[in-house]
Amino acid sequence: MLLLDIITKNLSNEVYIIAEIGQNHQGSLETAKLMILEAKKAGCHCVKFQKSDLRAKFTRFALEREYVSDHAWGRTYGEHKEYLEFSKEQYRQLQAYSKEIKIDFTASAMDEKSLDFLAELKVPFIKIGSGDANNFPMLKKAAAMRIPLVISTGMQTVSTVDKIVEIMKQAGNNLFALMHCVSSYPTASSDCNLRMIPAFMTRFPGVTIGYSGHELGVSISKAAVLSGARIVERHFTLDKNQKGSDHRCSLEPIELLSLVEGINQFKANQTLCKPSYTSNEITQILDEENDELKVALAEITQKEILQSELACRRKLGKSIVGARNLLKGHKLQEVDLSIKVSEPNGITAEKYFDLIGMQLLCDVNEDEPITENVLA
Ligand SMILES: CC(=O)N[C@H](C=O)[C@@H](O)[C@H](O)[C@H](O)COP(=O)(O)O
Ligand SMILES: C=C(OP(=O)(O)O)C(=O)O
Repeated sequence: MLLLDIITKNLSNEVYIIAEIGQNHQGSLETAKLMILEAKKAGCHCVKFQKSDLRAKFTRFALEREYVSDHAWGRTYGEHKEYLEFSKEQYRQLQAYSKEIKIDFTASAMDEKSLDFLAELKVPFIKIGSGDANNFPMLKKAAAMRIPLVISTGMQTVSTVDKIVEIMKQAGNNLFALMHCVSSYPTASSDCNLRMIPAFMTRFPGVTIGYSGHELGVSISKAAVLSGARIVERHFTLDKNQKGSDHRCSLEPIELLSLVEGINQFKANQTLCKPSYTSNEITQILDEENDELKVALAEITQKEILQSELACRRKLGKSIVGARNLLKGHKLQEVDLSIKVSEPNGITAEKYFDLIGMQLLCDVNEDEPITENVLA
């Protein structure tokens, strides 16, 4: 399997290309199948969806909130997400279709129940999206499953990325890759921070680094490959002008084809024999002296949460919430806490293990966020 060969570094002159269909299928199985076919025709190795168990991913209050947006498929956020969510049976059909036309099929596990389901489907790898990069209990569970993992790092700090790698090491799991990612839609070129790719390669030797991009166009993703990315994921759409939050920053079939062809050209020219190029070398190889590329390749020293990612972190970042009704004075244990998208937000997921043993100053009910002011 190509991805496994890339993750285990058996192949360094190869790039695994993922067409992220995500929720760009508009809730239609037929459209999803057509998208799988188009991704195959463009030369992608894999199609990816997003699997959620809505009650496991979101709190009741997050599902009940009104979703006022041109991209809303329902009155509440829950109705919107329900509309876009394929059933387990539909997943099986999409998997069977992908197998028939010979393209890898997988999804991101948006919660632990979905992680179990994807493991049951025996997908070639499971994606952990940026929203769960700080969901350490889920990462521990995923690491123990011995299924290859591709983990995105958008809207996270470097200490969270360090912790991800530590969790994998502690589980004795080398079958994972880290994706540099910026969670803003579309991402401005100046926020793409492609130099994080070689920075990750130095900080995490032996770990395969990829790129999950949300910028417009394909040049920056090609530059990501020259920077060292050996897995590339881009959102895919049949038409950018459709309703839906992700279409605008997605690639249409012709663009996806041009990205695949660009990467194939690098392979044919032996360009990828060198693991990573400097920014100047990249602009020369791409022969594109444009400002967008220049700012995307500007030097960067630290991985931090960007201003442009705050909206996504607020909307889809995970918080610590009550797993059941808890009484004032109770000392928190792991079984008391869940990690979900919460409305309003609570303490962020990465603090989960810090909260164990702390005492509650007031009652906290199931699905209510744990905030600083309820802790002694
Ligand atoms: C962070 C994360 O999960 N991001 C995903 C992957 O990039 C996105 O596809 C979101 O699911 C999408 O933008 C949500 O849009 P809405 O809120 O309209 O359903
Ligand atoms: C959120 C996801 O991806 P990323 O964080 O890479 O954008 C995903 O794959 O579901």
